[in-house]
Amino acid sequence: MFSVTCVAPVNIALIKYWGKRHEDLILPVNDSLSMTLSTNELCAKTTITASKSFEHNRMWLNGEEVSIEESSRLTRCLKEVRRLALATGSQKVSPSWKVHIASVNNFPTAAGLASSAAGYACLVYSLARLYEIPFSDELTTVARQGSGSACRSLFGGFVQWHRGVLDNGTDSVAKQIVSSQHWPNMHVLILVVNDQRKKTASTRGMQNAVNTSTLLHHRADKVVPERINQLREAIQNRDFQTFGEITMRDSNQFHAIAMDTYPPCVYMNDVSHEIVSFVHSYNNAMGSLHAAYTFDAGPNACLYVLAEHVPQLVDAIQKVFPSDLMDSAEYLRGLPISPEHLETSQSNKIESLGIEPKKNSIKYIIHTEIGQGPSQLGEESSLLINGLPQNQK
Ligand SMILES: Nc1ncnc2c1ncn2[C@@H]1O[C@H](COP(=O)(O)OP(=O)(O)OP(=O)(O)O)[C@@H](O)[C@H]1O
Ligand SMILES: C[C@@](O)(CCOP(=O)(O)OP(=O)(O)O)CC(=O)O
Repeated sequence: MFSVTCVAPVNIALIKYWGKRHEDLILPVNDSLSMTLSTNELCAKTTITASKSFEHNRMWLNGEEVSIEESSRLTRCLKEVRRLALATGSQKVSPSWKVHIASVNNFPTAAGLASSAAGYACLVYSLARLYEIPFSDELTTVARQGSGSACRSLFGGFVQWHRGVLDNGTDSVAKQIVSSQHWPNMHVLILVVNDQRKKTASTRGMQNAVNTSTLLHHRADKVVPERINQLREAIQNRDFQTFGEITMRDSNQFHAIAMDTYPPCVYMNDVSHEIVSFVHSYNNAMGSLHAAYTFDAGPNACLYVLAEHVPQLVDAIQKVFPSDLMDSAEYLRGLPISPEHLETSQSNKIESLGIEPKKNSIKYIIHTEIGQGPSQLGEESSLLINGLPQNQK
């Protein structure tokens, strides 16, 4: 019996992937660019055990057994990694043995917080460790076939998923632009407005958009190629002004495409729009960009902010979006914020934003930072004992 346990990060796109040119191979209509978040606050953790004696492939997601056979994406990932194992693996673990897989996310699943990205990246990375397959671009093409955005979670720092031009998808790979060390003070505040399952899954939403939105095709052909180059340069130069503006514009254009879909697909809600207005007013008051928002296929905001500006931004959020739970540990999760910093923040500027406070519209905030790619953990972290979750016989 052989077992490995790994963690993989969430990534949040700055230039969004939205639309496929091939459904099964998951080939996108445009390049996308993301930042990987630290696994300390948000991660998927997966244990895979292989044994000659297992009769079936089995999987447990957040403690519930799920059918691998019924999921074409899971089946495809397993098949593709086993193909790589036969070609380049060590053969210590036979690819013909059945596997038992357990995976947990330490944050809400399918709520627009990129659980599929972390989940499939973790699955593919763990399988690669199990079969001792050397890391290569090809591994990102396998994760891509689990969920498109998952290919970007195989790296830390800033990552570009190249759309590729080939019909078989072998050139549709993710590559790291720079590691997390390049811009280590890049922090993120995730403002959780709603952590319930979303109405229209990304897969379905982007299918409808490809079929009905003319704006989507303009964006893919004309807008994204230029934006990718500008954003890559901004990242190289650690230029937060350009970085922030491109990020916000791309989020806005992605949601404009959702609205241009027929019938329209609405992911942001009233609170999301209030957060957008707040960020623009806050930046105006600061005299330059101190925060940049992006929204995935849901109402939750992801704010990029440099570490030194976090206390002041949190202070402003608490003034404009006060919560009854503000003093509880559940409200501000993740990295701590020092109280002295909060006191010294320039509250006079923030008072003058002129926005009517909106009580209890943000459920909680996750404070995290740029992070590294997946990693393997020791045996003590295993989610399976003798191939089964602890509560199973
Ligand atoms: N840890 C995991 N291991 C394997 N698969 C996972 C894991 N977590 C999530 N998934 C898969 O991803 C699906 C959720 O994907 P979905 O795209 O609907 O939500 P999301 O990834 O949270 O949101 P978004 O991609 O819009 O940010 C789950 O139903 C499951 O099939
Ligand atoms: C809005 C997004 O988060 C969409 C992510 O879509 P998925 O990768 O979840 O879609 P599938 O490939 O169909 O599984 C933007 C992004 O992450 O680039």
